[in-house]
Amino acid sequence: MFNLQDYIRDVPDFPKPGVVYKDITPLLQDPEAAKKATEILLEKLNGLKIDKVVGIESRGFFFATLLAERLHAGFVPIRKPGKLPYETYRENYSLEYGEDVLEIHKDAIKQGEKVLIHDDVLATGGTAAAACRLVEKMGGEIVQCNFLMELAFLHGKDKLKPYQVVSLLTVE
Ligand SMILES: O=P(O)(O)OC[C@H]1O[C@H](OP(=O)(O)OP(=O)(O)O)[C@H](O)[C@@H]1O
Ligand SMILES: Nc1ncnc2[nH]cnc12
Repeated sequence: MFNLQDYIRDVPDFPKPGVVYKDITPLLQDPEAAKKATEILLEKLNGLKIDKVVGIESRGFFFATLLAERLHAGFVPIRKPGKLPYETYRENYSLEYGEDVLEIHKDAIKQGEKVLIHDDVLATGGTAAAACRLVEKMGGEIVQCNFLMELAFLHGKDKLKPYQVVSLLTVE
């Protein structure tokens, strides 16, 4: 039976002492496991229509692109500052190990488009909440936020209260 946990490696004290980093590269190396994780994320969308899948740099890009292709939806990158070449909207946010800014291209989401937000890990929720603010600023409708894994002890779901949140694995 497929168990996502078997494909996630814990790396203690990365990138800072005290943080147990959840490394998804073992999952990415195994095409059957990556396919299974994609299938389960798709099942949990229950056939909801999606126009754009928004992936958050950088680890969110891997499964966001797989999901977009399967959903016949567009893929939209949300990136760290200074990486996107065209005009952008920006949002500040904080995460488990620091502070940063996220950007999205101004023409990436059209008014009323149905959006799936995807990232690998939901930790404090700062990143995903900032992504949601960007999408809503542009008139997008957030249908679901999905993650491979949620670090429940950091209560990220609290920052995503108005949205449907799906995680394949919950770490207590
Ligand atoms: O819920 P939060 O506390 O906001 O943290 C979650 C975010 O942290 C990680 O990204 P990171 O900023 O480390 O960047 P990376 O994906 O480029 O490694 C992860 O991929 C999420 O995007
Ligand atoms: N512990 C963690 N492991 C991997 N990604 C993260 N993003 C925020 N916290 C993380």
